[in-house]
Amino acid sequence: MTARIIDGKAVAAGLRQRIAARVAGLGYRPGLRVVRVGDDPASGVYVRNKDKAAKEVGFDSATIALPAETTEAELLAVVAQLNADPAVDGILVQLPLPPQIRAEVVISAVAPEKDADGFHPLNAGRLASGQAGLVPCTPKGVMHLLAASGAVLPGARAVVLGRSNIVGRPMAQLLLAADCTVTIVHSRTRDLPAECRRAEILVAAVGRAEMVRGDWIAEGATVIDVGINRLADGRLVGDVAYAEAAARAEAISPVPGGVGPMTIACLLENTLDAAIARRAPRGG
Ligand SMILES: Nc1nc(=O)c2c([nH]1)NC[C@@H]1CN(c3ccc(C(=O)N[C@@H](CCC(=O)O)C(=O)O)cc3)C=[N+]21
Ligand SMILES: [Mg+2]
Repeated sequence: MTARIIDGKAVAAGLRQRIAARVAGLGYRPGLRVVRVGDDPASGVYVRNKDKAAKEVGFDSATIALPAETTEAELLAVVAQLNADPAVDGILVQLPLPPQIRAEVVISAVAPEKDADGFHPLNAGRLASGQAGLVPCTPKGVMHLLAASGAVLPGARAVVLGRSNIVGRPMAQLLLAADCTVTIVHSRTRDLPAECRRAEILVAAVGRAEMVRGDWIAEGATVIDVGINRLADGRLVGDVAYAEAAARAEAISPVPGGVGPMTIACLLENTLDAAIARRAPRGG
């Protein structure tokens, strides 16, 4: 038997369509600004796809490209300008940043109500304490994929492989909020394969090409592959050895065409939610 494919391209297209319909009823164009410093190749595809998707749903979208030598103070000045601009609803500063810039300082400088990435410590704290806020796009996209796949979350044993602030930690918070029994495993975990084999839902987010082998997967599991790894031969692969895993899983998301397109759709969703919250505050 081979696993059902969880088609992120299709789920993302549906989400973008619903976003476009909501935007059409607003009477203004939500504003999204992506700030890019230097020329990290991993960010290039993403910035292009995002700008195209944002324009297609009716956003006012632009990328601000700064030179690699930009200082932290210069970047903070750009962020302050975007924070103050009433036409801007969502701000995303592309990571990674060059070594002279401290990412955590820049992330904390983005106005929390415009934090389309959901990386600001205030939004991370809200998520961890069960309050409404802007949620990181990739884990949010994974939750949409799990819903689309029909996975039953309450009581399910979910294992998150990876503990980054961008994916692993917020992913675990969202699964916990959905009443899963959540385990986070990482590079120092003893017997990773055995821990992963306990998962009914496995989310792999370590950034290591095809690290998760077929025998790490429980028969009948749902597997979501967050990894986007470019191999020397140019191939794009996930953190999961796809063919091996698909032989044991009940459902699996591929790379490409899985979580990647969902991340972009959720960036649009966050920006739209931010626009509505900021421009029409409750009681105002
Ligand atoms: N502040 C910030 N927020 C981010 O969310 C962020 C970032 N910085 N820096 C770079 C990474 C990378 N990232 C991707 C998102 C979608 C695809 C994507 O759409 N991938 C497609 C196609 C990829 C391809 O064909 O190369 C897919 O997986 O099917 C890829 C990469 C977001 N990132
Ligand atoms: Mg840095």
